[in-house]
Amino acid sequence: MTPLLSVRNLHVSYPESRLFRRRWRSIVKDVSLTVGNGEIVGLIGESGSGKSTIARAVAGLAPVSSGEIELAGSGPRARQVQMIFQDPFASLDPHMSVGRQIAEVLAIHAICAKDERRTRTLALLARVGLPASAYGRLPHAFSGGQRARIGIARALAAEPRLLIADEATAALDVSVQAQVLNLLMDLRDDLGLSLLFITHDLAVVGVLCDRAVVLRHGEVVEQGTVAEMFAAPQNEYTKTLLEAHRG
Ligand SMILES: Nc1ncnc2c1ncn2[C@@H]1O[C@H](COP(=O)(O)OP(=O)(O)OP(=O)(O)O)[C@@H](O)[C@H]1O
Repeated sequence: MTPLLSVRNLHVSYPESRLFRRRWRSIVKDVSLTVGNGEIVGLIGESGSGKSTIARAVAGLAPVSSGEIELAGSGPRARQVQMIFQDPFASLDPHMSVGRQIAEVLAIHAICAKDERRTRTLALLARVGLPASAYGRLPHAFSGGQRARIGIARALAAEPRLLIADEATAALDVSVQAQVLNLLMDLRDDLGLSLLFITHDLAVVGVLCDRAVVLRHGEVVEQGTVAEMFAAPQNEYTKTLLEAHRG
Protein backbone atom coordinates (compact mmCIF):
# COMPACT_ATOMS: atom_id res chain seq x y z
CA MET A 1 0.00 0.00 0.00
CA THR A 2 1.22 3.51 -0.77
CA PRO A 3 2.39 5.19 2.43
CA LEU A 4 0.74 8.44 3.45
CA LEU A 5 4.10 10.20 3.68
CA SER A 6 7.18 9.34 1.66
CA VAL A 7 10.38 11.25 2.26
CA ARG A 8 13.06 10.36 -0.25
CA ASN A 9 16.71 11.37 -0.12
CA LEU A 10 15.97 14.57 1.77
CA HIS A 11 18.82 17.04 2.19
CA VAL A 12 18.54 20.29 4.13
CA SER A 13 21.43 22.75 4.44
CA TYR A 14 21.65 26.10 6.15
CA PRO A 15 24.17 28.91 5.65
CA GLU A 16 27.02 28.74 8.19
CA SER A 17 26.19 32.22 9.36
CA ARG A 18 24.33 35.31 8.31
CA LEU A 19 27.60 36.88 7.16
CA PHE A 20 29.10 33.99 5.20
CA ARG A 21 26.15 32.88 3.14
CA ARG A 22 28.31 31.05 0.65
CA ARG A 23 29.31 28.40 3.21
CA TRP A 24 26.61 25.88 3.88
CA ARG A 25 26.23 23.37 6.66
CA SER A 26 24.48 20.14 5.89
CA ILE A 27 21.88 19.45 8.62
CA VAL A 28 19.79 16.64 7.10
CA LYS A 29 21.64 14.17 4.86
CA ASP A 30 19.94 11.81 2.47
CA VAL A 31 17.04 10.95 4.79
CA SER A 32 14.40 8.56 3.51
CA LEU A 33 11.44 7.47 5.60
CA THR A 34 7.77 6.65 5.30
CA VAL A 35 4.69 6.98 7.48
CA GLY A 36 1.78 4.71 6.60
CA ASN A 37 -1.90 5.44 7.01
CA GLY A 38 -2.78 5.17 10.70
CA GLU A 39 0.83 4.47 11.59
CA ILE A 40 2.75 6.05 14.47
CA VAL A 41 6.43 6.52 13.67
CA GLY A 42 8.96 7.72 16.23
CA LEU A 43 11.82 9.94 15.14
CA ILE A 44 14.60 9.63 17.68
CA GLY A 45 18.13 10.91 18.07
CA GLU A 46 20.20 13.21 20.21
CA SER A 47 19.77 16.97 20.38
CA GLY A 48 20.86 18.65 17.16
CA SER A 49 20.56 15.51 15.05
CA GLY A 50 18.06 17.21 12.73
CA LYS A 51 14.72 15.85 13.97
CA SER A 52 12.90 19.19 14.06
CA THR A 53 14.39 20.19 10.74
CA ILE A 54 12.93 17.08 9.10
CA ALA A 55 9.57 17.79 10.75
CA ARG A 56 9.58 21.36 9.52
CA ALA A 57 10.56 20.29 6.02
CA VAL A 58 7.67 17.80 5.96
CA ALA A 59 5.29 20.52 7.16
CA GLY A 60 6.60 22.81 4.42
CA LEU A 61 8.25 25.15 6.94
CA ALA A 62 11.93 24.45 6.23
CA PRO A 63 13.76 24.82 2.92
CA VAL A 64 14.48 21.56 1.12
CA SER A 65 17.88 21.52 -0.59
CA SER A 66 17.13 18.34 -2.52
CA GLY A 67 15.00 15.22 -2.33
CA GLU A 68 11.28 14.61 -2.36
CA ILE A 69 8.50 14.85 0.17
CA GLU A 70 5.36 13.22 -1.10
CA LEU A 71 1.98 13.10 0.60
CA ALA A 72 -0.64 10.73 -0.75
CA GLY A 73 -4.10 12.12 -1.39
CA SER A 74 -5.32 15.56 -2.25
CA GLY A 75 -5.50 18.86 -0.42
CA PRO A 76 -2.87 21.45 0.45
CA ARG A 77 -0.01 20.30 2.65
CA ALA A 78 -0.66 23.23 5.02
CA ARG A 79 -3.92 21.53 5.91
CA GLN A 80 -2.99 17.84 5.63
CA VAL A 81 0.03 18.13 7.91
CA GLN A 82 -0.38 19.76 11.31
CA MET A 83 2.23 20.17 14.02
CA ILE A 84 1.89 20.08 17.77
CA PHE A 85 4.66 21.46 19.92
CA GLN A 86 6.22 20.98 23.33
CA ASP A 87 5.14 24.41 24.41
CA PRO A 88 1.71 25.18 23.02
CA PHE A 89 2.09 28.51 24.83
CA ALA A 90 4.58 29.49 22.16
CA SER A 91 2.08 28.72 19.42
CA LEU A 92 -1.11 29.86 21.17
CA ASP A 93 -2.04 33.53 21.26
CA PRO A 94 -2.12 34.49 24.97
CA HIS A 95 -4.72 37.20 24.34
CA MET A 96 -7.27 35.20 22.37
CA SER A 97 -9.76 32.74 23.84
CA VAL A 98 -9.11 29.07 23.19
CA GLY A 99 -12.39 28.75 21.31
CA ARG A 100 -11.60 31.60 18.97
CA GLN A 101 -8.14 30.19 18.24
CA ILE A 102 -9.63 26.88 17.21
CA ALA A 103 -12.46 28.52 15.25
CA GLU A 104 -9.83 30.57 13.43
CA VAL A 105 -8.29 27.37 12.04
CA LEU A 106 -11.75 26.27 10.85
CA ALA A 107 -12.06 29.61 9.08
CA ILE A 108 -8.55 29.60 7.53
CA HIS A 109 -9.09 26.18 5.97
CA ALA A 110 -12.77 26.79 5.16
CA ILE A 111 -13.71 23.63 7.03
CA CYS A 112 -17.32 24.60 7.71
CA ALA A 113 -19.85 27.41 7.41
CA LYS A 114 -19.35 30.37 9.75
CA ASP A 115 -22.42 29.61 11.85
CA GLU A 116 -21.20 26.03 12.44
CA ARG A 117 -17.79 27.01 13.78
CA ARG A 118 -18.81 27.29 17.41
CA THR A 119 -20.52 23.89 17.48
CA ARG A 120 -17.60 22.28 15.72
CA THR A 121 -15.10 23.90 18.08
CA LEU A 122 -17.04 22.59 21.08
CA ALA A 123 -16.99 19.12 19.53
CA LEU A 124 -13.20 19.37 19.07
CA LEU A 125 -12.77 20.44 22.69
CA ALA A 126 -14.88 17.47 23.80
CA ARG A 127 -12.86 15.18 21.51
CA VAL A 128 -9.65 16.04 23.35
CA GLY A 129 -11.28 15.79 26.78
CA LEU A 130 -11.83 19.47 27.56
CA PRO A 131 -15.10 20.93 28.88
CA ALA A 132 -17.24 23.38 26.91
CA SER A 133 -16.27 26.04 29.47
CA ALA A 134 -12.76 26.02 27.94
CA TYR A 135 -14.16 27.84 24.89
CA GLY A 136 -14.15 31.33 26.36
CA ARG A 137 -11.00 31.08 28.47
CA LEU A 138 -7.46 32.27 27.72
CA PRO A 139 -4.58 29.77 27.37
CA HIS A 140 -2.90 30.73 30.65
CA ALA A 141 -5.92 29.43 32.57
CA PHE A 142 -4.96 25.84 31.72
CA SER A 143 -2.46 23.30 33.02
CA GLY A 144 0.37 21.94 30.85
CA GLY A 145 -1.59 18.79 30.02
CA GLN A 146 -4.69 20.81 29.13
CA ARG A 147 -2.63 23.10 26.93
CA ALA A 148 -1.27 20.05 25.12
CA ARG A 149 -4.91 19.04 24.51
CA ILE A 150 -5.72 22.54 23.22
CA GLY A 151 -2.79 22.28 20.81
CA ILE A 152 -4.12 18.92 19.62
CA ALA A 153 -7.68 20.27 19.21
CA ARG A 154 -6.38 23.17 17.18
CA ALA A 155 -4.35 20.84 14.97
CA LEU A 156 -7.38 18.56 14.50
CA ALA A 157 -9.51 21.52 13.42
CA ALA A 158 -7.73 21.48 10.06
CA GLU A 159 -8.78 17.83 9.58
CA PRO A 160 -5.21 16.72 8.91
CA ARG A 161 -4.08 13.26 7.87
CA LEU A 162 -0.67 13.55 9.50
CA LEU A 163 0.13 15.00 12.90
CA ILE A 164 3.74 15.83 13.67
CA ALA A 165 4.42 16.04 17.39
CA ASP A 166 7.73 17.74 18.21
CA GLU A 167 8.57 16.79 21.80
CA ALA A 168 4.90 17.49 22.42
CA THR A 169 4.69 15.71 25.76
CA ALA A 170 8.29 16.08 26.97
CA ALA A 171 7.57 18.75 29.56
CA LEU A 172 4.64 16.93 31.17
CA ASP A 173 4.58 14.81 34.33
CA VAL A 174 4.67 11.13 33.60
CA SER A 175 0.99 10.50 34.45
CA VAL A 176 -0.22 13.52 32.48
CA GLN A 177 2.03 12.50 29.62
CA ALA A 178 0.48 9.02 29.64
CA GLN A 179 -3.00 10.55 29.32
CA VAL A 180 -1.97 12.67 26.34
CA LEU A 181 -0.31 9.65 24.68
CA ASN A 182 -3.53 7.70 25.21
CA LEU A 183 -5.46 10.50 23.54
CA LEU A 184 -3.11 10.39 20.53
CA MET A 185 -3.53 6.61 20.27
CA ASP A 186 -7.32 6.99 20.44
CA LEU A 187 -7.19 9.58 17.66
CA ARG A 188 -5.19 7.19 15.53
CA ASP A 189 -7.71 4.41 16.18
CA ASP A 190 -10.83 6.55 15.71
CA LEU A 191 -9.77 8.88 12.90
CA GLY A 192 -7.07 6.82 11.19
CA LEU A 193 -4.61 9.66 11.80
CA SER A 194 -0.93 9.09 11.15
CA LEU A 195 1.66 10.43 13.53
CA LEU A 196 5.31 11.34 13.28
CA PHE A 197 6.42 11.59 16.88
CA ILE A 198 9.70 13.30 17.68
CA THR A 199 11.13 12.43 21.05
CA HIS A 200 14.23 11.83 23.13
CA ASP A 201 12.28 9.42 25.26
CA LEU A 202 12.63 5.78 24.30
CA ALA A 203 10.05 4.75 26.90
CA VAL A 204 7.50 6.80 24.97
CA VAL A 205 8.60 5.21 21.70
CA GLY A 206 8.11 1.77 23.25
CA VAL A 207 4.55 2.59 24.33
CA LEU A 208 3.36 4.65 21.41
CA CYS A 209 5.15 3.86 18.19
CA ASP A 210 4.77 1.11 15.60
CA ARG A 211 8.07 1.94 13.94
CA ALA A 212 11.04 4.12 14.74
CA VAL A 213 13.66 5.99 12.75
CA VAL A 214 16.99 6.65 14.48
CA LEU A 215 18.84 9.74 13.41
CA ARG A 216 22.44 10.69 14.07
CA HIS A 217 24.19 13.80 12.77
CA GLY A 218 21.40 14.28 10.24
CA GLU A 219 21.53 10.73 8.87
CA VAL A 220 19.26 7.75 9.40
CA VAL A 221 21.32 5.04 11.07
CA GLU A 222 18.51 2.54 11.59
CA GLN A 223 14.79 2.16 11.08
CA GLY A 224 12.35 -0.63 11.67
CA THR A 225 9.53 -1.86 13.86
CA VAL A 226 9.86 -0.88 17.49
CA ALA A 227 9.46 -4.51 18.58
CA GLU A 228 12.39 -5.64 16.41
CA MET A 229 14.55 -2.65 17.12
CA PHE A 230 14.13 -2.89 20.89
CA ALA A 231 14.73 -6.65 20.83
CA ALA A 232 17.72 -6.65 18.48
CA PRO A 233 19.12 -3.23 17.50
CA GLN A 234 21.39 -3.48 14.48
CA ASN A 235 23.31 -0.25 14.74
CA GLU A 236 25.89 0.52 17.45
CA TYR A 237 24.39 3.94 18.11
CA THR A 238 20.90 2.48 18.53
CA LYS A 239 22.37 -0.07 20.94
CA THR A 240 23.94 2.75 22.97
CA LEU A 241 20.64 4.65 23.09
CA LEU A 242 18.77 1.56 24.22
CA GLU A 243 21.37 0.66 26.84
CA ALA A 244 21.22 4.22 28.23
CA HIS A 245 17.43 3.94 28.32
CA ARG A 246 17.50 0.63 30.17
CA GLY A 247 20.07 2.00 32.59
N1 LIG B 1 17.02 28.02 10.53
C1 LIG B 1 18.22 27.50 10.82
N2 LIG B 1 19.36 28.11 10.42
C2 LIG B 1 20.57 27.59 10.70
N3 LIG B 1 20.77 26.45 11.40
C3 LIG B 1 19.68 25.79 11.82
C4 LIG B 1 18.35 26.26 11.57
N4 LIG B 1 17.47 25.39 12.13
C5 LIG B 1 18.22 24.42 12.71
N5 LIG B 1 19.53 24.65 12.54
C6 LIG B 1 20.63 23.79 13.02
O1 LIG B 1 20.38 22.48 12.61
C7 LIG B 1 20.82 21.54 13.58
C8 LIG B 1 19.72 20.54 13.85
O2 LIG B 1 18.65 21.20 14.52
P1 LIG B 1 17.27 20.50 14.84
O3 LIG B 1 16.45 21.46 15.64
O4 LIG B 1 16.68 19.94 13.61
O5 LIG B 1 17.74 19.28 15.77
P2 LIG B 1 16.90 18.37 16.75
O6 LIG B 1 17.40 16.98 16.54
O7 LIG B 1 15.46 18.62 16.56
O8 LIG B 1 17.37 18.89 18.16
P3 LIG B 1 16.57 19.02 19.54
O9 LIG B 1 16.30 17.62 19.98
O10 LIG B 1 17.52 19.75 20.42
O11 LIG B 1 15.32 19.81 19.22
C9 LIG B 1 21.25 22.33 14.79
O12 LIG B 1 22.66 22.38 14.81
C10 LIG B 1 20.68 23.71 14.53
O13 LIG B 1 21.51 24.71 15.07
